[in-house]
Amino acid sequence: MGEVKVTDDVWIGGSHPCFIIAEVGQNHQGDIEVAKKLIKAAKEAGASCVKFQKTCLNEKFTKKYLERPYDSSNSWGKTYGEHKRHLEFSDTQYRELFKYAQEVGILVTASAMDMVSFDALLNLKVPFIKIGSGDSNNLLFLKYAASKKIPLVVSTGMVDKQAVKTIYDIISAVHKNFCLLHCVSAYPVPYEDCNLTVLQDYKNTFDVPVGYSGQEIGTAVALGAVALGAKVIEKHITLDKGLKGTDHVCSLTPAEFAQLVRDVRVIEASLGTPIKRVVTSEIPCIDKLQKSLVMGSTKNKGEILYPGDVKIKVAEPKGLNALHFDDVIYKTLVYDKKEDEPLHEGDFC
Ligand SMILES: CC(=O)N[C@H](C=O)[C@@H](O)[C@H](O)[C@H](O)COP(=O)(O)O
Ligand SMILES: C=C(OP(=O)(O)O)C(=O)O
Repeated sequence: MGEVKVTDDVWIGGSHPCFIIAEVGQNHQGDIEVAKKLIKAAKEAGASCVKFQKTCLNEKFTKKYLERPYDSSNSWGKTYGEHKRHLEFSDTQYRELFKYAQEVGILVTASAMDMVSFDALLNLKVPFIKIGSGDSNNLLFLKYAASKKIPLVVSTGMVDKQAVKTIYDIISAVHKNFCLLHCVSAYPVPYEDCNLTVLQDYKNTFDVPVGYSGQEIGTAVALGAVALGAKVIEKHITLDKGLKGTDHVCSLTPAEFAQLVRDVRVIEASLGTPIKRVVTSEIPCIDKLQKSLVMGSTKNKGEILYPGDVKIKVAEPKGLNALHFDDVIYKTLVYDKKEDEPLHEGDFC
């Protein structure tokens, strides 16, 4: 599966803990103070990293697209350009936010929504760069990103498996310090469209850690992803799901995010080994409730134990494990035995 080195201390993949990204995206409403609150909330929730989206508008969009009216309850302006400008932080503001994240003690980065933003993030010395699904068909950008050798987390919404293979081939031709996230780009994603089992296919196909970027409501699907082997989970975080903005509806509140982190850790701890064996914690229940072989009736030394003569009960003291039933019947008793008395090895031959 491979591992990705994010910092000297933080790795993704292998047996490392699932890397949980709190995606602020544009849920900061264009307000740096809200952004700081979200950074703090992500830290307090136990996220591994907090993430923004960095866009150079003229690089990502055509002029005409920016002039397009954005007539929506989620809009921050009359045109899409006005809307996006309201939500975009300057490099100076990014510096302030990243400094704040450092003070708070959480890794911080952003998605580079275009090459100019990618370079800006390199200058900001982020530990890794996210490439969102908007660029899953942007092979030129992916080649550029790979050439810079910084660790990458790449989302794969809006494309099919063939394109994901192309993404993998492009980046892995340069390095393997990247993860691929299964993603479905709908806000929110209907559960039937999450197709989580794609993760199993990614795991079997690609020699890099795989993960899941979830835009569905709630935490259950992300937890399922962890059970299926996701080594990265990304979910949007918001201070209030009722706020204006496209992504709030599929985001988690800080309390929900904290619960997600706790539950991910529980699932990781519980995945354990595929080898089915009796574990130490079961011993008290074995002592208390596991069934033994006991006499079904009183019989004497020299008599044969027929099937009806041996019963399976919870006994005190314990007898032979009931799994040995077939080893006992048709054997001859060596001692006299009363009804309900446990049978032990050596009681028959
Ligand atoms: C595909 C992609 O980029 N998706 C991002 C990540 O999930 C989203 O946060 C979008 O930026 C957001 O939904 C856009 O909303 P609006 O168009 O209202 O600014
Ligand atoms: C679009 C993004 O992410 P995803 O495709 O994982 O939702 C992003 O990180 O900006």
